[in-house]
Amino acid sequence: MLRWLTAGESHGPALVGIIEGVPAGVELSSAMVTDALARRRLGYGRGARMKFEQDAVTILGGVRHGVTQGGPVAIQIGNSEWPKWEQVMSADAVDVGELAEQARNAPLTRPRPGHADFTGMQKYGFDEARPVLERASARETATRVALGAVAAQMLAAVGVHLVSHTVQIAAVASPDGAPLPTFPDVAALDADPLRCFDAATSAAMVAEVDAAHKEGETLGGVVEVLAYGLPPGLGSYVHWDRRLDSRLAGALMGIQAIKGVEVGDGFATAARRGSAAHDEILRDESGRIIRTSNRAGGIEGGMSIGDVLRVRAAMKPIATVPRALKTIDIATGEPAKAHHQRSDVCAVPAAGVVAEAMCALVLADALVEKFGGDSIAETKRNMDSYLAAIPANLDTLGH
Ligand SMILES: Cc1cc2nc3c(=O)[nH]c(=O)nc-3n(C[C@H](O)[C@H](O)[C@H](O)COP(=O)(O)O)c2cc1C
Ligand SMILES: C=C(O[C@@H]1CC(C(=O)O)=C[C@@H](OP(=O)(O)O)[C@H]1O)C(=O)O
Repeated sequence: MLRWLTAGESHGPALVGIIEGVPAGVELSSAMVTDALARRRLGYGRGARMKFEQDAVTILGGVRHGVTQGGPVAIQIGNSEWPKWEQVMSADAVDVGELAEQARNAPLTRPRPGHADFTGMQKYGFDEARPVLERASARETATRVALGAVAAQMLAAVGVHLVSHTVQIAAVASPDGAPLPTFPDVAALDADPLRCFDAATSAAMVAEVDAAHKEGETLGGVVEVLAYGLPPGLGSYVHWDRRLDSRLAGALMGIQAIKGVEVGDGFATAARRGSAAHDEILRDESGRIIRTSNRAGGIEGGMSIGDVLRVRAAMKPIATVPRALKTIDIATGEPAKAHHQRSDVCAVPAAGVVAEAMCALVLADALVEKFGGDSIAETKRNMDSYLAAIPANLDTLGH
């Protein structure tokens, strides 16, 4: 079983993540984690902060000479902006310095509709939103991407590879029904401003972000995660919380601003008749058992079926709208405009990278649950012997 936790505030000194249950022998370096974090910073429409802030990665435990050792892996992501925030966010001294004084004199009492501000203040007994937004902020997703990089390395060691891309920004969507690439060109995807496969759609998305920016608006959209090379049988139908689709949905819904999740053709399937909804099972020319389509998105009965896994997540528009929304100033009780300093216009491509990391964590967990292994070589051996034993084609079924 994989267990993992994150800690840290948006403007704190660092974020920290720990993942436990990683087998020994997985290749991992700070450079790999840094690369994964750099991809989260990509995407047209992000705010000023993404440009000046650096993610300073330090692996604090669990790795020696570029290889995991079987113990918990601890990763720190230092915030290069910390010196500017030290007085405001210091863990020890609450009342030192001019900046701390300024922050105290300008409390965030005009909660933003759509963010965690107001209910967070009510729930935790704060008289302003600063402590709420510090932890609610999607800055925390940097840690998930760092831990997701560990999971992705585990999966890569057994031949499983993930990729994420943007399929919709506001109402601008990729054309439906385009065939899935055998394995996408990830470098080309990273080079696209929206991390979208389709150049024409990407250009229309850029125009949409520009228009929203000009009008003081923010946007949401839809991302898709694909996983290639999964064996059949990860997850299980025997209990609701062991279903792979349930675990993926929970992990994706746990990302800030994600409001909908779809597995395979998802909601479109509900409008189809049964004969047009499922993936028929046939024998190809070489005798292998194959599916004629992948409408199910690679999962049946809560288990991976050995086909490409395909899940989507819908992100709502950013809550910090420059054309600020109506709220109540909690200090005075009077109507006001919600606080706004700077924000992303659109963070959908970044959310895709986070979604990919969350899927990697769920799949790596399901992998070690099924195949065990104290070393990744043992995990792989167990997986290979399982694959050799199961009826994967008609010959082994005895036909
Ligand atoms: C990658 C990413 C970047 C985000 N950037 C912002 C932002 O700049 N401003 C903002 O108000 N919300 C941003 N959000 C969304 C908020 O974190 C989120 O709406 C808030 O925590 C409330 O949670 P909820 O939307 O799930 O209800 C971002 C989300 C993600 C995934
Ligand atoms: C810092 C990140 O995203 C932040 C997520 C976020 C929010 O409210 O979720 C608000 C913004 O922070 P700030 O208000 O300080 O500009 C984003 O920049 C990041 O993704 O690394």
